[in-house]
Amino acid sequence: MGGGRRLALSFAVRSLRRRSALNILPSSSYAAIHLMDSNLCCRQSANCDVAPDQQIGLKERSRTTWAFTSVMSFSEAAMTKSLPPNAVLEEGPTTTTRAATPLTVSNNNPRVIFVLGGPGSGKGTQCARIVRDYGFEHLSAGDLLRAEINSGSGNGTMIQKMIEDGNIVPSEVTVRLLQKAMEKSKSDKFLIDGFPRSDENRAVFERVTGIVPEFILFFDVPMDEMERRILGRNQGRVDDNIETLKKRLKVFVESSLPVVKYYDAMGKVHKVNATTSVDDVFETIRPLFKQYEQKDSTVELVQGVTHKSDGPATLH
Ligand SMILES: Nc1ncnc2c1ncn2[C@@H]1O[C@H](COP(=O)(O)OP(=O)(O)OP(=O)(O)O)[C@@H](O)[C@H]1O
Ligand SMILES: Nc1ccn([C@@H]2O[C@H](COP(=O)(O)O)[C@@H](O)[C@H]2O)c(=O)n1
Repeated sequence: MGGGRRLALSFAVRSLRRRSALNILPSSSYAAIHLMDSNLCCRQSANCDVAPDQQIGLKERSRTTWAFTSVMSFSEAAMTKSLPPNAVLEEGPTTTTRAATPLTVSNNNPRVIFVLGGPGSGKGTQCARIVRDYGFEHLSAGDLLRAEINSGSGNGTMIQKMIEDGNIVPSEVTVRLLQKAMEKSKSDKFLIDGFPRSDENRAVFERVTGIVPEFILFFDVPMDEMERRILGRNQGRVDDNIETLKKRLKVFVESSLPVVKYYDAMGKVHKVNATTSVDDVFETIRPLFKQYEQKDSTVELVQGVTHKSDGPATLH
């Protein structure tokens, strides 16, 4: 590598590292820092001229390493196993579990918030308000799957059966739909609703897109209230009946709650009591988005110079 390129690379790392230390860098960039840092480290062993003070500190390193390893460590075998024989990835030359294309969105650095909670916890209702007031793009995994059925896709019958049975559709199919929707969008900030529903959903999303969510909004509602809301929803959904609901609630407890726990251990979950009225729930989450909006505008102003950040918002 020539001196000029090496200098440019080390400057980019320093700039990203400074922003990361201030906690104002979108977390999806951490993997990038790590990769660049690894590059610098190898160069150092080959007498690179990067000074020791340009190396990422231990605390940051553990964070970047997490992003990097979680993106890279998912087992191909597990993915393959999860695909039913009739699942088809609709892009790429052959049926494959690999991502056909890397994620490309308008600014290449999308920020993602996952919105989780059991069936009927109010995810879709609150997402509509967040979109209205804070300009996110709402991507509901369930809506994308239903649209896929209606589009006459080759996977339609399989998806329909999974939804009727309250089961989780193979991750590659759902991640592909999310990825396509993000690629198509002009937005760079997304509320992804009803996803990830399982550890496998999460791992495939991270592996395919390389995106680490900013935070997770988790709507907490007791089972009996979720049941009351689903059975009273009246939107003609094939899965809003007591038999399918029982299965969905079981899947929620067994597969989806572990994902919430996973992110909670990383301090990324904002748990919201969603048993109050629609307006009250929204007033509870509003401060989180206000704070996020402020943080967001700070990021846009940053041009590699030192800025203050309030750090992540919390609702706990
Ligand atoms: N805070 C609330 N209080 C009472 N009813 C609510 C509240 N929030 C949403 N609802 C109602 O509960 C039903 C389910 O809400 P919503 O569709 O937003 O849930 P969801 O979490 O997106 O569900 P799913 O995961 O099944 O798509 C709807 O009929 C909605 O009007
Ligand atoms: N990540 C996901 C999300 C949804 N599904 C399937 O769709 C059904 C409906 O989802 P809603 O979020 O609209 O309630 C759900 O029960 C699953 O069958 C999925 O497989 N993976």
